[in-house]
Amino acid sequence: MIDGPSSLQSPQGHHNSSPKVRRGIGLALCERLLTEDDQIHLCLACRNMQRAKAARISLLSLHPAADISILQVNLGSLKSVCQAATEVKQRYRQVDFLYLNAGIMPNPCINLKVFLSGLFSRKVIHMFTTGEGLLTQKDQITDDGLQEVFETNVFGHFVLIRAIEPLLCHVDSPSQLIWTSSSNARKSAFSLLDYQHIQGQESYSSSKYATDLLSVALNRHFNQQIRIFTNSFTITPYNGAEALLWLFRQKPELLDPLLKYHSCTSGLGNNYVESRKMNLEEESSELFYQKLLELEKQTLKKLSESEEEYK
Ligand SMILES: NC(=O)C1=CN([C@@H]2O[C@H](COP(=O)(O)OP(=O)(O)OC[C@H]3O[C@@H](n4cnc5c(N)ncnc54)[C@H](OP(=O)(O)O)[C@@H]3O)[C@@H](O)[C@H]2O)C=CC1
Ligand SMILES: CC(C)CCC[C@@H](C)[C@H]1CC[C@H]2C3=C(CC[C@]12C)[C@@]1(C)CCC(=O)C[C@@H]1CC3
Repeated sequence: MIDGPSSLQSPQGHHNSSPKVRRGIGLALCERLLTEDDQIHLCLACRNMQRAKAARISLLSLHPAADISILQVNLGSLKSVCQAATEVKQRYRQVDFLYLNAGIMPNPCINLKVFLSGLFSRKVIHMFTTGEGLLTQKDQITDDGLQEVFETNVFGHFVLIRAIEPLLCHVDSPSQLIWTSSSNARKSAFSLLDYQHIQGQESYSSSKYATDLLSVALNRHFNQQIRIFTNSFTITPYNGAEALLWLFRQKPELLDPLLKYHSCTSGLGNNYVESRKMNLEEESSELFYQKLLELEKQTLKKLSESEEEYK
């Protein structure tokens, strides 16, 4: 999912006659961005239009003069991502901030053994802030033939970024791309040989590590115009949006592309942002980037061939 001023934001799902507003980090971020600057134009990119409208109405109830539009995108479908990119290019000349916030963790299960041994170890705080090794997920295959967690959390965003690249790379006023990773990103859950995580049960950790790797490669390829941030476990969506809002206020050229920016909350309930170095090698990030370019080529070719067949 994507969000931000002069750009895009978070989706809501499910077919429901009176959709409720989903109060995730994306919506909390929009509220906080509008409180910071109500002159921005927000475009909410959502997979379900009913829920997108509900989110828009909720934001307008707090900021009646705000300029908010909506756009449909399902990151788990390449066709939808390409259509959304075309629509964005028709509507806008430039995107100043692109927040890539959508992410899924389907069917999570707690590994009780890891939980109990973690509880009585020195790593207990680490376990509660990162959930490392604690959760497994059951993934499935999308209509594009890809792993759903990988396509939604990583590849859909990647294809979208590349498709709207001309709107992001302006020499005189560079854009900021802020991609939500997680403290749950784990090097050992990711493999370049199985980057979709077909074989494992920690697709979420793998996808978030993939996000970290890609942020570094994208930053290099897009001439230092990409920055990444990550959340830790968030007690409330408002807290989870802390680093996202903080990045909105920063000068991108002063940020280090090898750092992740975590939303944190102190014991007294104060929110703050902490930067931590990512556990990765630039060589792997480049190799992964090249693999995704290849996958993009193959999957988009397949998509256009299947569309030709229907004509
Ligand atoms: N909550 C937490 O503790 C943490 C969250 N994060 C990350 O923060 C981000 C936001 O999390 P949070 O707000 O908690 O999660 P939510 O589940 O509340 O929000 C996730 C959003 O992603 C959207 N989404 C899911 N699948 C798709 C899709 N195929 N296409 C388009 N949009 C989609 C959802 O839309 P819909 O309503 O249609 O399902 C939803 O709006 C995620 O990337 C998550 O991984 C990171 C660290 C901690
Ligand atoms: C068995 C219960 C009494 C306690 C279980 C606690 C766990 C459910 C949570 C502890 C750390 C949490 C955590 C996440 C999910 C819930 C926990 C595992 C995330 C993985 C959620 C998504 C993220 O991106 C990072 C979070 C890290 C911490």
